[in-house]
Amino acid sequence: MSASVSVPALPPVPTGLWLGGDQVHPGPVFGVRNPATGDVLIEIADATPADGATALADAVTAQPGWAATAPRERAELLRRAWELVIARRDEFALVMTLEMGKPLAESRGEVDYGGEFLRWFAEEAVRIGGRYTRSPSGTGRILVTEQPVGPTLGITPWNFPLAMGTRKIGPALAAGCTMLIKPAAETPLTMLLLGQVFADAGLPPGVLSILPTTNAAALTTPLLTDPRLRKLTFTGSTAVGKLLLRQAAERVLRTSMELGGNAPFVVFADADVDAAVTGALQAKMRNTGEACTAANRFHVADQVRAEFTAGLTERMSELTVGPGYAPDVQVGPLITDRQRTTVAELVQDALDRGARVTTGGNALPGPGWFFEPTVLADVPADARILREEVFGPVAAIAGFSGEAAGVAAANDTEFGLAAYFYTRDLDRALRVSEALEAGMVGVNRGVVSDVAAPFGGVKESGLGREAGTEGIAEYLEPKYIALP
Ligand SMILES: O=CCCC(=O)O
Repeated sequence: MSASVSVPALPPVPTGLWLGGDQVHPGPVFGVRNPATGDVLIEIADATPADGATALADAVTAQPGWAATAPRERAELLRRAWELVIARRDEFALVMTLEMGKPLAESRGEVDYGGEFLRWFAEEAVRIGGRYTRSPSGTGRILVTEQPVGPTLGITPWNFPLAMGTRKIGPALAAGCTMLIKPAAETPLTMLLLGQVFADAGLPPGVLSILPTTNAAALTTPLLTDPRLRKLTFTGSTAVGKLLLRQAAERVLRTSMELGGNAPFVVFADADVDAAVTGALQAKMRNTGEACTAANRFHVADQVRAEFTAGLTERMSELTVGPGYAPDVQVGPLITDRQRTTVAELVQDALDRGARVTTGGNALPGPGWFFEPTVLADVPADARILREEVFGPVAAIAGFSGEAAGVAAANDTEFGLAAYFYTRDLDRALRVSEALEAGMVGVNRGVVSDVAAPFGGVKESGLGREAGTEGIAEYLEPKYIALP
């Protein structure tokens, strides 16, 4: 644990809702906490169902005008927003570290990553296509045009407070959709600051509303039953995603769902073990393990298991834990005490079933919600940690023998977001990439996320794709016009 440091002052952030292009401070407020101390950082407006209704009415009013703007105009606005985010990198990063806990270097990385979705979709806004062709019989012509879906509700998680928002706002605005955003109650400040950026960039009133709330269901349920809302895009747990899908089904609402993961990290017998250890550290410890793409379980060929376990144990035990704003910290606190308890329970369950700790294993005492970087070896197949999303700094290692067994172990889950594997054999790399049941596969690398690549999962990890050239299609409806 790093030596204690004083908490830096929170940069000025908007504390009201963004409604109608302005800051609005209605009645109730709630406190946003610093997970490194547990203390309240600031109190902000708590959106009510009435605020949701106002935001939707604003979005509906603004929709035709926004859809009719020239694509170049939308592109330039998004580009200006990107420039403003980058110009304010340090401010965004400190706000993010204070409300979410991640080390400052990672927050700066997220500002660049999250900002990039605005630049990318600025570039996509002017490339929305269509087609014109003859029908096979030659009797008619087919004209296909892409139109914005319409007012959209985006629900974003706490783990990447900027990037998970911009990955939705960028394509929605580029496509010509208006949007309501409900950020996570744990980390609303980064999104409120982004609202300021869009106001400064000149976004017309009503195109984007930002509604932090402590009562998500009260806010979103009436919105999801309102026929004027045309789409829901959600990033969060599979359990909540299923509830929202049930609500959305009532109105056959268009949905994009980025849900939970249980990413396998497979090390084959022919892997470069040093490289695999480095990749494992990235895949596990990015964002303190609180990423849906995080490697959740390590399946390692018996021939290299001892070497891999020793290497990962050494690297994990060298990491510095502490408040994200302290110098040289590599691992921040977990988001809440509840999350830390869940991690501790998964570790205990694995130990009870016969796993052993090679480093870490415990919650750290003192203020804040810290957990030691932990490696568990010899984790048995029935341990909960191999089945449930950990969202914490714990690497669980299990063995296997033979390629087929490695692939079977990797696919033995209801999730299918990311998967990683290490091998030096090109044929195996292609075979295994095709056999893995995941939306994203990292081959000999521990990070897959890329603004230009389609992000999303199969099985219970979700529906649709964000980012890449695929991302904007989620906000467009093809319309077929039949001509003689
Ligand atoms: O936690 C989910 C998203 C992480 C990412 O975009 O890399």
